[in-house]
Amino acid sequence: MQVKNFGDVMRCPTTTIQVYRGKEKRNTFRMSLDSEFNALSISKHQDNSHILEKYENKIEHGGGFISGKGNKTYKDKSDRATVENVLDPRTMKFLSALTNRGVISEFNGCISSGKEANVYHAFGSEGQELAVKIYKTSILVFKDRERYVDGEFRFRNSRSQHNPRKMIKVWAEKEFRNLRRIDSSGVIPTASPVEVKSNVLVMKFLNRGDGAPSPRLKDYQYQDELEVAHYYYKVIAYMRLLYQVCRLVHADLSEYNIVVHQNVLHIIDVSQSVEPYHPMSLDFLRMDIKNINAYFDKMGVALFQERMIFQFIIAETLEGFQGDCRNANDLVEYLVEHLPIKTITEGADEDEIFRSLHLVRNLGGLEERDFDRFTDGKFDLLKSLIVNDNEKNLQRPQREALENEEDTSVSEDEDEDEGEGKSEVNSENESEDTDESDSEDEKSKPRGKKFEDKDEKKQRKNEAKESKKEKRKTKVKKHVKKKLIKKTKSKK
Ligand SMILES: Nc1ncnc2c1ncn2[C@@H]1O[C@H](COP(=O)(O)OP(=O)(O)OP(=O)(O)O)[C@@H](O)[C@H]1O
Ligand SMILES: [Mg+2]
Repeated sequence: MQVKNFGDVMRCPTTTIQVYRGKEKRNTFRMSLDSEFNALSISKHQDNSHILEKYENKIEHGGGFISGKGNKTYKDKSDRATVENVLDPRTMKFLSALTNRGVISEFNGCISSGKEANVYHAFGSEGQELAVKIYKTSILVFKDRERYVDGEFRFRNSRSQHNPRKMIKVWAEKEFRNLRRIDSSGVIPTASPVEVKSNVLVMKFLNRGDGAPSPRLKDYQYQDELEVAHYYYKVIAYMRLLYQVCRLVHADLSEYNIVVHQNVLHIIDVSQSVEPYHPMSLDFLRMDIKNINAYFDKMGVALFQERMIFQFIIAETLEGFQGDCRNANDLVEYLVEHLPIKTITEGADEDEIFRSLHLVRNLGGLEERDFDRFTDGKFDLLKSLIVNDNEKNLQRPQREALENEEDTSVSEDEDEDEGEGKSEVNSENESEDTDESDSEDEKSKPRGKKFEDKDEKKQRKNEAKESKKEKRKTKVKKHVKKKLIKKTKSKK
């Protein structure tokens, strides 16, 4: 196989990726690509051709990889052989499909190679610049990801959570949907999504202007202290908009996932973002706030208390706020005026306490340990965290507000999984009862406890018993709860 540069043709066992579409386009693109590549120094340093050559023998064979030791055919191995842990034959196939559909016309160098995904530069059929994020198909790094998908209404029918390859697909689709939701809200700049196909996500490329990607906040050269502070406030305003308007908690927000593009902050990397009703959403939000404060602390900004930021984000209404609740600048103005700056001594202690809190949405969710810890003088802190006024957070997504997202579902092609089943992610449009049965078999079974098999019944009862036992461990005793409610009322 002849593998030249990414600007040429790449072959894999099942398919050939024609990076250029048509000869005329080839010449125009070739010229623009040459100049882009000269400017795009990252691509030059990360030219992947040597890697392709190294693994060429593994990904070239159509029939299977023949081991040197015997005649055994390890078809699976060759099928899974990857370049940079990303470009395995299946992924090549998806790239090829995207090329055939005219989404990608040219696939270039690697912008970023992380532990979970690689991001590549590409051109679209109109010559527009694209970023192609390819999730790694290696199994290990996705181990702890289930907790972000578990508990998500949108992924309730995701039966593939124990199959890493399918899990990655769910993951890419999750990022696509989240990007689309943020983008269509119009309140937070992001990398607009273009397409998703299995583990390949295509989005707009945020270009610095000279071919290189716009810098992450971490690498950004601030003009002065004022700019640093301004960006701090902006990030907090965006966290509120993300929560209140887009109904999302980022869950991995840091200086690494914010890009400064044309002097505007862009929020990226939202594959792990969850909706507010996710059981861990408040914990993720608290973690985001901690990360953001830690970064801006290093940058020398006078910080707000983490608890104050938390409340600013989750409170449905802001006392005395007169501006446009979808406008980041109005929110920045409000928070600069209303949120107290953290003092060195008290602020640090309060942040510590805040981080150790078990976050609850209402009194029913309180645990005894919280009560014990905070009745002595610190009760106020706990009370203020109970989000009584934010009942909608307990409900399923606000469909009307998110209509745009529902309109178009993620692209699904029958050939994607080679008959392994349809997309693992259900569209949010689907009726809620779709998750009641997964197969035809189950559908035909009579329902209800009356028709239950003896063993099944026994198992169900045992499970219920166990779960009750678990619940009892953390249950707040009635008299404690009463005392707590009484105290809350008397403090008002
Ligand atoms: N649309 C884009 N335009 C320009 N650069 C981008 C774009 N998307 C991602 N990048 C660059 O690629 C980097 C990695 O992207 P991203 O944060 O989405 O991946 P990741 O999930 O963090 O990968 P990992 O965690 O494995 O490093 C970003 O920090 C950014 O520099
Ligand atoms: Mg990232």
